[in-house]
Amino acid sequence: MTHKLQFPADFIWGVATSAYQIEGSPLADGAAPSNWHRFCRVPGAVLNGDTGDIACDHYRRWADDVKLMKELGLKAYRFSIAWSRILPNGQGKPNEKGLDFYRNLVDALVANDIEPFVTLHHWDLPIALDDLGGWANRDAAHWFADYAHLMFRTLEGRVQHWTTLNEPWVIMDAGYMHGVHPPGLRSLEKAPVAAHNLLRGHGLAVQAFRADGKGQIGLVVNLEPKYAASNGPEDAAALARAHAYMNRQFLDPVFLGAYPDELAEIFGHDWPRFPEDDLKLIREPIDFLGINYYTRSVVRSDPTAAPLCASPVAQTGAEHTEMKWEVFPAGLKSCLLWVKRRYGDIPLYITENGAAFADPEPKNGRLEDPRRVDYFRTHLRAAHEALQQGANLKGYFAWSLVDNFEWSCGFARRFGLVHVDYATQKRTPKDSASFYRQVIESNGEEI
Ligand SMILES: CO[C@H](O)c1c[n+]2c([nH]1)[C@H](O)[C@@H](O)[C@H](O)[C@H]2CO
Repeated sequence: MTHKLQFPADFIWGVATSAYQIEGSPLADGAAPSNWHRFCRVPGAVLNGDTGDIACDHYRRWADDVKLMKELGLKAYRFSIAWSRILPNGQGKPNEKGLDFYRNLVDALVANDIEPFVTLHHWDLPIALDDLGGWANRDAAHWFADYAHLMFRTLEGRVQHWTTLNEPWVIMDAGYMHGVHPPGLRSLEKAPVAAHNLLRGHGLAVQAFRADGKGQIGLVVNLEPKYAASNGPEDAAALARAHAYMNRQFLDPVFLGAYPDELAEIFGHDWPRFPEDDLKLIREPIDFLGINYYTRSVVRSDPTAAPLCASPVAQTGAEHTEMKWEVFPAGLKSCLLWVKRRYGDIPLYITENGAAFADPEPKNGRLEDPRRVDYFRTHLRAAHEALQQGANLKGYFAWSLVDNFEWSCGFARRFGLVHVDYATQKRTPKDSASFYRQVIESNGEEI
């Protein structure tokens, strides 16, 4: 049953991808290896030993992929730039062929009336910078700002929507706390330093943008609403720690100029004392916030799970995706309204929302994915409810355009609106792509 939902006339409908997950050709035309190019080669780091060496071959097939986006009726495309194509050493002399790739991609998008939304950094750091300590090195903020400034100048006038970082929390938590992403560290000492330098880099990039960028600039964060497993005080305290660690750790400094108090409790003596000037820099005002939403978590107190001492409680009766994430559309609405209540009326984009399900193989050029259609339907309804209740929501980007390299899960998880046969690189739009095209054409009426 469809609902007649009215989204704002200027609501932006798009899809999202990232460079390392779709491009392939990681060393082509002067590009240098990224940290993910190297991390994939660490035995056991990625399921089935998959790498982004080919991925969706987008680096070579980009023109056809733009045509595919046009056919799907997309109005915007969120993608990231591979820093190691632009500055193979991470800093210094730009690689013109790397710049040309993104100039051509952006020009093709604009020529097809598809608005480019550019993410400057979606986790793939040049290994030269990783070897200098990566985000744990205080200079990383300046390396990032210089790279950002180069991109602002290169794409000036062609790109109106920029975001600095994709999910700094994942870079910190997966890369420096739990070692499951590059640089593969488990360091209570380096994790908060890396998080802080990510935020400093964001602030310096925003300052560079204000100096001579045109358009709007924002930040993309992943938000996962936390629910207490019981009404008891221990679970309430565990919820507060988990919420501060994942949802407030980056937004409080950016919008409120201070870190949550819970972080000093979580990191203990490893929690650094940050200079006041740093927090002033991090608070450089931004024009919009991107929110990546996939699921929620229910948490309980767990003294054995240091340093957070909070553990998720499986919601066995609920529907889950192939990522073992609970399908929980209400969490999207609560995220959007929580941001407005806590941080004010900042324009918001849902910059990622989607699901991996065990799709069948395409048959006669078609692929039925009813569970993904339902996931999008229920989450778009939740987004609309948030809009009706005052969320300043400006757009929605489905994750993802195509099945792609899902980080440590390799190619074993498929999020795409479009199926990719990795042996032939054949693209087959799924039923969810047809559903989304109708949503876009009707501006949300056909949900
Ligand atoms: C922890 O979930 C995050 O919000 C999240 C989920 N996802 C992401 N972040 C990343 O931005 C994408 O690169 C992933 O491919 C995508 C799907 O896993």
